Amino acid sequence: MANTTHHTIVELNGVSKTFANGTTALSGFDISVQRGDFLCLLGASGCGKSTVLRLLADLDVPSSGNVMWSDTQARESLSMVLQEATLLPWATVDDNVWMPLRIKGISKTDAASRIATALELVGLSDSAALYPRELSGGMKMRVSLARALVSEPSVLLLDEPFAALDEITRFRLNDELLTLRGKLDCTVIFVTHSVFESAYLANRVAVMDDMGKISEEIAIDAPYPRTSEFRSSSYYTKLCAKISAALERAA
Ligand SMILES: Nc1ncnc2c1ncn2[C@@H]1O[C@H](COP(=O)(O)OP(=O)(O)OP(=O)(O)O)[C@@H](O)[C@H]1O
Repeated sequence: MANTTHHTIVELNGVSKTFANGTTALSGFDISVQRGDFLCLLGASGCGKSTVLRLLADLDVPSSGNVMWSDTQARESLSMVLQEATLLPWATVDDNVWMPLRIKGISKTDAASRIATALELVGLSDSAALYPRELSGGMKMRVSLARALVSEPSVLLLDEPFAALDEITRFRLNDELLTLRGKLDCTVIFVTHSVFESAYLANRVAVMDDMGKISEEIAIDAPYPRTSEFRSSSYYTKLCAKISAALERAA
């Protein structure tokens, strides 16, 4: 689903972030996110990708510049998925998924249908009573996704969610994420190191340099849903080469 509405939901303008120890993570970072975007932030380790997500999620504040939400509903309806699934080991799958609603004071009975829907979306309806130790890495990440989806977010921030998984599982979860995003109609901001993953998922790839800003942005003009045919197309191959070259220039 390519973005056609050009409705800006959030802009980062001239954002810099320097931590107390003097490390500068971002400097002159600008981006405008449109409703319906699948934006991939791509860059070398330490270039500031996670810092961008933390600023968007209000987990940190910029040292200078602005994070301007023009869509306050989107800001209030934001979920984040981290690289580690970070599940509570003593809680079952459905209790883990319930957690964001529980924090809001919603009882498990009242949350039941939303928990069931989230688990169904990630294909884990039959695993609701299992504990994290009984799950594979891919299943744990699905639970983490379900936990993010249970609040029905309109913006989903994902910080290298599949980096620790084997390639086949990663491909499968990439496909599932695109399907979910089609069903939920949410805006996705996805951090990755992987050129191949960004080219497969995104409608926009923003390449970050080591100075903590965007050096190039590449638009991907391929319709959703994307399939293994897209992955083996010459367009995809050329796209990966283009993004790789941009990443090399950024370094
Ligand atoms: N709380 C903090 N205090 C000090 N320095 C920090 C803090 N958080 C991040 N940094 C530093 O800021 C820089 C950017 O970190 P960030 O985690 O945003 O990078 P990243 O691109 O997401 O890295 P990776 O791909 O390895 O996860 C790094 O040099 C990091 O060490």
